[in-house]
Amino acid sequence: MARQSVFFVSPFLILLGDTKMKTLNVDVAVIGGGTAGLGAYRAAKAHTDSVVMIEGGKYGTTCARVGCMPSKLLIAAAESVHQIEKAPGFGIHPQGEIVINGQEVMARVKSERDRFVGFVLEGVDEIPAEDKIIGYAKFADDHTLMIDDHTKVIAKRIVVATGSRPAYPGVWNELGDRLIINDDVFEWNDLPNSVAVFGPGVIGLELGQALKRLGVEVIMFGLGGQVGPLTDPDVMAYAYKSFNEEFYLDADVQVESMKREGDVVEIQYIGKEGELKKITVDYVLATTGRRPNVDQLDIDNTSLELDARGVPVADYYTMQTSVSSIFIAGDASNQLPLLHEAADQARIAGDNAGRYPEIRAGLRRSKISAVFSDPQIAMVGETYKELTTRLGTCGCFETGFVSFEGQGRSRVMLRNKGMLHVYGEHGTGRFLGAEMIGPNAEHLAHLLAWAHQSKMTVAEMLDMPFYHPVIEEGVRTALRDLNAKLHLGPDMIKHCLDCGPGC
Ligand SMILES: Cc1cc2nc3c(=O)[nH]c(=O)nc-3n(C[C@H](O)[C@H](O)[C@H](O)COP(=O)(O)OP(=O)(O)OC[C@H]3O[C@@H](n4cnc5c(N)ncnc54)[C@H](O)[C@@H]3O)c2cc1C
Ligand SMILES: NC(=O)c1ccc[n+]([C@@H]2O[C@H](COP(=O)([O-])OP(=O)(O)OC[C@H]3O[C@@H](n4cnc5c(N)ncnc54)[C@H](O)[C@@H]3O)[C@@H](O)[C@H]2O)c1
Repeated sequence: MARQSVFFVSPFLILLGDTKMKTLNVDVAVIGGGTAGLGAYRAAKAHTDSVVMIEGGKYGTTCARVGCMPSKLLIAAAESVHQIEKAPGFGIHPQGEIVINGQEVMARVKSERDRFVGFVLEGVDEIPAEDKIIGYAKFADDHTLMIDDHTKVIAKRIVVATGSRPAYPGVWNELGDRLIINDDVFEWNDLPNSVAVFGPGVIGLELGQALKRLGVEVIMFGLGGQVGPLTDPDVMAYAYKSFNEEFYLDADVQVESMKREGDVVEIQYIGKEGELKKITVDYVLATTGRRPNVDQLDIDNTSLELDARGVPVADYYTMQTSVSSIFIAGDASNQLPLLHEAADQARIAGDNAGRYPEIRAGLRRSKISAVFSDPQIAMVGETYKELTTRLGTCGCFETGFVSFEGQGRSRVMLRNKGMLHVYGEHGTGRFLGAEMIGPNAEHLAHLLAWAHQSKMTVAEMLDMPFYHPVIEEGVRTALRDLNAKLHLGPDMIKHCLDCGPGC
């Protein structure tokens, strides 16, 4: 990827030291050249030509390089193995052993990943060279950025779009190259034999399950019982049970010791029956969360107000921080660390940095998230936790339910695992949100998110067309159940037509 355009700085100037540092005066400086940085740069450029984008690492974005895209490529390979393994359930018996060629799997992941990264790099190439600065930015004050030791940027407005990075206990570094994070997985040339995944969150479930299906021995450990991003206890319990059918998952493990022994890691932990267990694995994969990249920006040199995690406090609709000329976008904001959110926040932050001081509230869409596990997990609108926090125990909302175990089309396809909870408001009948684990959850979540953003009532959603036989009929069952519980529709009948097979 030797396509990065480099901002030219004469070595002679550097040798002469600080006094010869290049100084640039600009209207807008964007820190970070990832999804949010690129979006903010473009949005600001619509208002002024005087915009620079500062990138300290590699161009190509986290999403394309080590995030969304390579993880989905690995999952796609795993899904193809799973399809073959499931075939006997239909009376189809593939002959011979399934051979998983780890080198070929990783070669495809990397070559397709490089293709996606290439598209991003083409976009970066189109940005004029004088608008791009290579180097790590740090704040000197509210308007001044020092880029490494070569450039001082004095900016009327600044957008912080520095992304996030994996966060894990520092003591794990003692494992050396046996400790890996998601970035490392996509550098593998072959698949390992065994991995202990710490953190059954979004990344842990996606990568851990994919590796398991690709023939890697996987064991997964969590803390505090959390599985995925779910907050509804019933849906989370289902997810826990479901993933445990495929690999050992203890979402609240007690690890007694973890140490490197030659080229493997030895882990002693307390098993679910209270017994001491010992395993050795090739790698420990740390997927224990991500932290916003705002701690190395010398933010103390600014007058920015920070939250408890040290992240600049920002308005949800304008992305403006407590310093009116500084905006923030993407994972750095710690609001919703998802790709589409990074893009939306970037548009808002860049537009406002460009048009400043006349700032505008931007569109924040209904919340939607999906985990590309199998079954998939998805969440829409307000989470169960947010609803119970906001509404307490006033009995102001109800939960509609469907199980995908008996749902017609899901069963036809042998994908009848999962459940959906939909939440609705008493009195108004408004659809508030949903949490689910189940087949095609990514698609069901989109339907529900569109309804949520349209502020539809449950009754209005039930007026929409539903084809037959489709998994979406399960959504209708959950909505009917919800409508009945809200006393806005008839009681559910047992074994309703669209719930079961043969409907
Ligand atoms: C394994 C994985 C899978 C994911 N899958 C999905 C998914 O399926 N769907 C989804 O919606 N989201 C997914 N995400 C999340 C998504 O990738 C992020 O939300 C998104 O990439 C954030 O974009 P960003 O612009 O904020 O950060 P980045 O793209 O990381 O950009 C930040 C940039 O800032 C640069 N930078 C940092 N500090 C400085 C500095 N001081 N000076 C100059 N430059 C600096 C960095 O080098 C980096 O290039 C996934 C993430 C991971 C890790
Ligand atoms: N499909 C997607 O949209 C997608 C995919 C991947 C990542 N992402 C984004 O990336 C973010 C980060 O993902 P993530 O999976 O790293 O974080 P996460 O917050 O989703 O999960 C971290 C998990 O690690 C556990 N944990 C924390 N410390 C631990 C420890 N010491 N030992 C064992 N477990 C521990 C937590 O309890 C939690 O379950 C996500 O919040 C998401 O926004 C999105």
